[in-house]
Amino acid sequence: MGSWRLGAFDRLVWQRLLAATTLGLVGFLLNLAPIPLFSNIQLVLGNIVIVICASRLGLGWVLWCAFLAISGLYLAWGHPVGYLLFGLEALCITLMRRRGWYLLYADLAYWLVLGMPLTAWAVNALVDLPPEYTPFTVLKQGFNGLLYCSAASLLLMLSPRGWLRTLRQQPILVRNFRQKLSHAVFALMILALFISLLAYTGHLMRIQQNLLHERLTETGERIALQYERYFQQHVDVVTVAGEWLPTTASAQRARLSQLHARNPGFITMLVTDNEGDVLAAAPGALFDGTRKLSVASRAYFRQVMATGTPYVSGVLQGRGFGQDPIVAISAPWFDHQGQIGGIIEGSLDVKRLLELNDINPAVHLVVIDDREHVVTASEQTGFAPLSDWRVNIMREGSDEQIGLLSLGVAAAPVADYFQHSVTLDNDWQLYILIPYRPFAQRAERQFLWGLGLLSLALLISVFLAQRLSRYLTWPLELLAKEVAQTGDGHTVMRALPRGAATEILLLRDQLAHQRNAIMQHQDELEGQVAARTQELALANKKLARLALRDGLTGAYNRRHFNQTFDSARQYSLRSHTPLVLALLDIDHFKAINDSHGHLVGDDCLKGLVRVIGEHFSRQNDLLVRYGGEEFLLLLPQLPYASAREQLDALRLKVAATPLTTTEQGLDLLVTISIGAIVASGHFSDEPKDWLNAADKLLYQAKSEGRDSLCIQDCTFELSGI
Ligand SMILES: Nc1nc2c(ncn2[C@@H]2O[C@H](COP(=O)(O)OP(=O)(O)OP(=O)(O)O)[C@@H](O)[C@H]2O)c(=O)[nH]1
Repeated sequence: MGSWRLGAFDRLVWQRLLAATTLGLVGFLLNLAPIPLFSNIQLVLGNIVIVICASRLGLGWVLWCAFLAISGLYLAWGHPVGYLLFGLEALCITLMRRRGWYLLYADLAYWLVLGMPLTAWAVNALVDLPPEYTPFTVLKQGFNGLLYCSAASLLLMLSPRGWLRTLRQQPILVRNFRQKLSHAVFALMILALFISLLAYTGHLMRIQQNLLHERLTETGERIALQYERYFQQHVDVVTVAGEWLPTTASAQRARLSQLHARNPGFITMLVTDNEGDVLAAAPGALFDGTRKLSVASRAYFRQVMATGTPYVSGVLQGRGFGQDPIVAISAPWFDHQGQIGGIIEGSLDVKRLLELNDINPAVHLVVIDDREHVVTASEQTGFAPLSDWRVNIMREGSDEQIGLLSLGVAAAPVADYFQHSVTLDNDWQLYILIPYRPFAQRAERQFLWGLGLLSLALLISVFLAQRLSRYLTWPLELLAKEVAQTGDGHTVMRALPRGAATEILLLRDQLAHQRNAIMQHQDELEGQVAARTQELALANKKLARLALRDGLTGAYNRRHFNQTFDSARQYSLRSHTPLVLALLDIDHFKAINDSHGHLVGDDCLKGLVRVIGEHFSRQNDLLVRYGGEEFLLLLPQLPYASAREQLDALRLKVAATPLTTTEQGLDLLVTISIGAIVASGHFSDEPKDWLNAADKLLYQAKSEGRDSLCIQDCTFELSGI
């Protein structure tokens, strides 16, 4: 028996382990890929399994299931904050469910009291997110919790009855209709409204992103074209100038000044000989020709001298005439023999690139050269020319999607940008950047408005559910009260409120009908019971009479005498009056029976009783049939003289009265013998003493020849004592 119990216990543990693990693994897989909303905001759905587990199993299993499911999030997010947030959620809702809370309400309470403040703390302390993301992330997390909780609640409502019943460790929730309806509507509305909100916000996001994408692409192409033209134009200027440059120094200075004045994009310009020594420079003030200045080591000199073709450098810091970041454009010039006489170089001001276009100030530009050095960048990006282009590309742009990057520059006030890059002809990259934050803020605003409306719709729905349930339950409660009052004297059922559902009105009519039928039936039953009771009372009365009277003559029987004798004696004692006890016997009755038959004998006995009854008719006179034809008279308050007189008169009366008629129709006359004592109550409290005394006197009367009275006054003897 013990081992069987252990076996059953083990099986249950294994089944619970299996259920919690399976649910946990499903949650793990779902959580590996949280649904992206926008930016780094994601929708977590795998935690649905934690709620399902908490509805059935105990704390240990739920925490195990939660651990598995949250591990999926850990892998997806790369930080362990989920263990804290959702682990605590699992703990709280399991404990509250055990205390009889609906899971959804428990979850709502958790997020309001603990979950959202904890999220706010975690976002700031543990996760590398800008602080402006906090309120939105916190709210989103709270509603996310409610979303998977309501999804789980609805799944549980729709699950087959008795699902996971054998494993159940949580109590069954007993609720009234109003509570059940409100809960179901609450769960349904959260799910429906939240999904609509997500779909709607997602749709708006996509539209906005598409517009943005078009804008970025179009702006990129336009600006790239401008830049390429700008560069080409300056390369052409330098190249053509090289081809047509005069060979004398003074003419070169004049031409250079002229070129510089016409092309303000060049900060400086210079002309060198084929040794790299500067011959002329513009502006003229920079170089008067008195000192020797060589650029022989510069790439823009050496490249041109080596190839004989124009050259465009990467971005570099000016050294000769200034410290500005520049792009050096150089080309050869030729002497009269057609030999390379040196180079002409223009230092292009890269800052002017930004002034070329009239684009929206919200759009920022960055140009990087082929060595990933920043050529020029909008001030807001925080990148200085010549700095390294170090960014975190969060998402590469494609035809469908806008790229996202995060600037790794501490000075940048805005970290994240939508980005679009175009490769220029010279292999440089032009980055068009639009700050991400305003866009996200707009999305957040839309989302928050949606959440506000959702909350309002939720409140209205729950209120409506309450009203709806009241519409059904209130008349039912009234009806139940009415039915309960049946039997308290209420015979008519009161009308229900006019707005009650027709089904309930029908039910009320049926109940009223049934109740009337029952009451009618009850009346009938009560009538029948009353009749039966009356009959029973009569029968009892008859029985009582039969129990005390002789069946043949109707005179009292011995039992009655035994019951009443003492009270007659007591009365005699109290009232100091005499009590007479007389025994009467029909003379030769056997002979009557023998001669006329027993029926005539019976009639004779009845006739005798009738005559005696008429003679002693006082209320307290008692006639008892004492034996076969022997009768007893108990006569209270009768003094000796009267007793003697009346008994003797009886004797004479019997003798003179025909008691019955014979078969031949002749009157039957009989005589009686009487033995009687007259005594007070003191005579004896034993009836047999009285009877013996009377019997002796009867015997004496018989002995004296019958038809006689022997009476003895015992009152004197006793009073003498
Ligand atoms: N018909 C009829 N006879 C009864 C009834 N009870 C007793 N008897 C008869 O009454 C008779 C009594 O007879 P006995 O006691 O010998 O006395 P007796 O014949 O009256 O003679 P004495 O008393 O000596 O005058 C018996 O024959 C009984 O059968 C009864 O209820 N009906």
